[in-house]
Amino acid sequence: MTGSVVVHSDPEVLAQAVAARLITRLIDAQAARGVASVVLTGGRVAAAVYAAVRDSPARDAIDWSRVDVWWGDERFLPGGDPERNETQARAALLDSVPLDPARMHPMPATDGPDGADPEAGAARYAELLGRSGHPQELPHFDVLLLGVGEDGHIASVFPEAPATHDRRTVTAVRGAPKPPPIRVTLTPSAVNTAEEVWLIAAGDGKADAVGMALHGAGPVQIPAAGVRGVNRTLWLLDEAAASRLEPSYRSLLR
Ligand SMILES: O=C1O[C@H](COP(=O)(O)O)[C@@H](O)[C@H](O)[C@H]1O
Repeated sequence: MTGSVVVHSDPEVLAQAVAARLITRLIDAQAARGVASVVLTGGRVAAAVYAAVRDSPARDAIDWSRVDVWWGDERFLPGGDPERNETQARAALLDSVPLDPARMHPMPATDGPDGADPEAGAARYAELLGRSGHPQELPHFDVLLLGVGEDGHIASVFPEAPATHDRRTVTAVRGAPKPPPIRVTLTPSAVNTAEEVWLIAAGDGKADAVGMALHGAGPVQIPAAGVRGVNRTLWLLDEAAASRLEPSYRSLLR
């Protein structure tokens, strides 16, 4: 097993606990570095976490004007489409806090400068991420959030897909098994540059993927299995998502 596992009783407690953890992480990063940087994910559990941050009085302890916001993946759709991860994060949290628009870095949309060309959009995002002309040199990510798909995907890196072994930082995805088929995603090598990576999963539908990832599956078969934060890899689960873990994990219930 690599990483730590924390199990919460149900999805609501999980969302509240992850929100509390995220607020603290951003406060600590700002205390240490002056700024904080977060990479957002999409999906149901992420939306619940963002809403819990929004509704927490402690959110005002973060200086939102000094938070850099990036995305780990995006569904390649027009800006404002309700299925875009950006749209969902804005509705749940980002539109409710005083972020600096210059520090918000959404992934490309089909009505952006590259139109409906996801490869060009991915290259543009890689350029935005890359610093000083070094495309492989990424910004410091204090915390990178990931949902976990029923099939073990993370971001838009799906099992057996070319993105599982793409050496670039950002890549286009075509033919994703989950709609929409066209996406843009950080690759596993980019994900693994984050100081902390938190994998968040709720519900019985995620139990097989979580069990396989933590019990020896390979990263091509189960992309979640290949995730490693530089300093910390944290699995934040509800009881249902943790239900296929070996009995020794049961003691981790919080
Ligand atoms: O399509 C996506 O799905 C995953 C997981 O979403 P969930 O609703 O099953 O929690 C998400 O992490 C990813 O960012 C998103 O694009």
